Amino acid sequence: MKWLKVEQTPQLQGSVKIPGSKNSSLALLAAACLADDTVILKGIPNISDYRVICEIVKEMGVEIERDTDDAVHINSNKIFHTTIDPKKSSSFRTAYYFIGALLSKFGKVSLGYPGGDNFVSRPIDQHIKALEKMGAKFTFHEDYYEVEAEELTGATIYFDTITSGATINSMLAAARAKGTTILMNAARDPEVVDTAMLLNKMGANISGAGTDTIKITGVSQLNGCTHTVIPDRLIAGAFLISAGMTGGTVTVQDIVPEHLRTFISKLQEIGLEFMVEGNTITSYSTGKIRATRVRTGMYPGFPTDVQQPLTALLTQADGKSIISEKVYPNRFNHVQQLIRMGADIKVRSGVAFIKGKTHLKSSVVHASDIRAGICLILAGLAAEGQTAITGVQHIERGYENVVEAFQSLGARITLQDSNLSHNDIEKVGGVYHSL
Ligand SMILES: CC(=O)N[C@H]1[C@@H](OP(=O)(O)OP(=O)(O)OC[C@H]2O[C@@H](n3ccc(=O)[nH]c3=O)[C@H](O)[C@@H]2O)O[C@H](CO)[C@@H](O)[C@@H]1O
Ligand SMILES: C=C(OP(=O)(O)O)C(=O)O
Repeated sequence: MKWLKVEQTPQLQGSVKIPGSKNSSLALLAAACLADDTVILKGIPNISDYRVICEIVKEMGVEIERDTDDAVHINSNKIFHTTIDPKKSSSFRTAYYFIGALLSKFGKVSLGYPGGDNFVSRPIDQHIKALEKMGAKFTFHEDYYEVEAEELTGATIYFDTITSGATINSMLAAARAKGTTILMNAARDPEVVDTAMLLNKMGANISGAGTDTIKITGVSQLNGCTHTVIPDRLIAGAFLISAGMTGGTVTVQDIVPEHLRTFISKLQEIGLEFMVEGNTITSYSTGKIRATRVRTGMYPGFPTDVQQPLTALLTQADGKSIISEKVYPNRFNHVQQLIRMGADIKVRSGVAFIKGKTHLKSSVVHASDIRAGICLILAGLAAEGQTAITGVQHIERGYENVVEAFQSLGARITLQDSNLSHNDIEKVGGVYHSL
């Protein structure tokens, strides 16, 4: 069992290059399967979700390979079946994008239920509603489900809730459907825009991505092209918070500052200072962390995926902070672990009440999902002594080379490739809580 050893490190200093966005990459890899020839995607991170997708598409007959310049070439010309191994498709969240990507061409897709970070129940009713409106039929079995459509036809779809996943899936399905599809109350996330940009480069006819109404006029053919995935705004956010957490100065490179506008504004209220220059942002600790109130929301709201690192930071704020988690009201798995480290946090009805400033101390803690993991790394950097973090496989779903990136900022963090020994446990206080 791999684990992370994190030691208290004041003042992280330096600069990190931000990789391509996981969430966008997962959509782009599926979108590429809509083309009739090779799509080249640049900047796709080599994370575990990517590797599972490679296995899935290869089994269907897709040729996929990473070249020496790290670009991923995808050719879907020879797909000979669309039955996806349920175990593999359930090991990450977005296998459902293969419904949108494959249904118009092949008429049938079979796959396992969505996995990924199951911090709360994550319904897919809006995906089903949208695809059914376009003519798809769903049949649900115990471990997998099948979706069939003789022909997908354009439809006007109103989403009952703003969802990036269902917006993307519907765009994929509509790209080669017959007629025009209008998506209303659509998500405006940069990942939605990135997917629309790739599809348009392939020859699709999509307008309005980035607003709440998207129009897609189906086309009969989509072609190959080259596209670079947008940078990961969520990883960038976590690194920018690390400056505040450790009293340091951290620069993130190769990002789109516009994607982080809400984030920067909120963090400025909390006491961090920022300098934006071209495609870099530098975050400076001022030595002050002010308590605040935050509500997460769909883009351009404060991202739910940065709520966890922010929670770690607010344990160090002077006074009481309140975080209302509006996207996934029960997404607080990290809180119990922070409490183990000495944080004073109470959660009630989707709201976390954080009393600061608390002295964090070493402990054995468990990362149950990607962002909980990054939250615990940040807490470990501020905690007295040595923190052991298990659940590394969850962190690896979202962050490529996370350890090396933190090390390059001076962080004392190492990946341990062995079981936690009694000696290690003693070093973090001698108690190995049941995880
Ligand atoms: C791979 C990926 O891109 N993951 C991101 C994506 O997940 P994902 O695409 O799954 O999240 P959605 O944007 O769909 O979810 C937003 C909200 O809509 C609700 N909902 C969603 C679909 C549906 O059919 N019915 C429904 O009620 C969800 O419960 C949630 O409250 O956006 C989330 C919200 O920004 C992020 O936390 C995830 O990191
Ligand atoms: C929830 C997340 O991912 P996924 O939707 O892939 O589970 C995340 O990236 O924080």
